[in-house]
Amino acid sequence: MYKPASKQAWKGRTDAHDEELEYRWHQVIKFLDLSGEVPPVPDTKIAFVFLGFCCDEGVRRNQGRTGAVDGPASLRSAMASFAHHLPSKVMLYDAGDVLCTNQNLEEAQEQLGRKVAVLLQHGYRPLVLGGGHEIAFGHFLGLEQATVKQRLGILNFDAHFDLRSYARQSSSGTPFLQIADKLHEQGKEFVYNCIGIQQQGNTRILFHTAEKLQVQYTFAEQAQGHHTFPVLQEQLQVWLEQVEAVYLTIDLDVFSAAYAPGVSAVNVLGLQPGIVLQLLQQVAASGKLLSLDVAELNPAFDTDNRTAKLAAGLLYHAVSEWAKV
Ligand SMILES: N=CN[C@@H](CCC(=O)O)C(=O)O
Ligand SMILES: [Mn+2]
Ligand SMILES: [Mn+2]
Repeated sequence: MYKPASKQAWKGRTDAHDEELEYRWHQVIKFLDLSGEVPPVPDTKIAFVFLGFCCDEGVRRNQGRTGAVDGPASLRSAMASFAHHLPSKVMLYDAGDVLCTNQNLEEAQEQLGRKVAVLLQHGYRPLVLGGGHEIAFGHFLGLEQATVKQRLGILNFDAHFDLRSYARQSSSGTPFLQIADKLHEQGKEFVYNCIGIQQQGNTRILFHTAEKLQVQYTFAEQAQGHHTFPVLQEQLQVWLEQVEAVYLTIDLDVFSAAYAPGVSAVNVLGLQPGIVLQLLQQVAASGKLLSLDVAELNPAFDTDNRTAKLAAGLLYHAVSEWAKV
């Protein structure tokens, strides 16, 4: 259920072996084995850690196109050759992959939750690589332990609410209802903001559930074009002020198929990357970001690794901005 990181996963262009100014991410990444003791981050350091969630069992159960199980490998490969511009106090780690075996989604989610909780306890900043959007429930299981006394806000860039009923079974379409129910059982609030919603991609019952749970949402049409930036930034600022910690999750099907063909549910009328990038940077700069993930990368349907490179680019900018706070 867990595979430690391997240097083999980080192969990239090498310009120089001994000149730091020419280094790329594959030359600076360190490895963290989560099967044993995890060393705490020294006070002087900021440590980002990639953790893969090799799972598309939720997508399969949700009648989607499987393949997201290979998302983490494709993301590492897309990040490996990034030029290294981070200050020396910032460290990058790879902590390997949580695997879903024998279609045991629930066990994989619990395992992911345990790993995320350990990383947060020791001062790491998790960047979780999906995997189908069932990653969100596992990720939350780790986050809830770190936010017992905090008001957690969940920000989801997604064409879909993922608030389906899980009465029969959980899937990639159910994580946020699972989270809502879990928070409510503990007498806590479910503060959920979705940006990029497509009306034609969500049935009426999902809109009813969203209303009932007081979900804040923005339709994709309201986030198209540069003139929408100021309004969206203002709305996000107001939302950020209401929460104490943020879990940010990016479902790559929020983007137009021109940018993100490699997903299960392709979305022709989706967002352009620039708008998501700006909002992502705003969240990273807020000082409230606790953890983030990217979900639904399906390399089997990708073109020229376009979707992987988009997701990797978003991670690059998230790290750069988050490293400043
Ligand atoms: N992760 C969620 N996926 C969408 C899939 C929609 C579709 O396949 O069209 C959902 O359940 O709503
Ligand atoms: Mn989606
Ligand atoms: Mn989703």
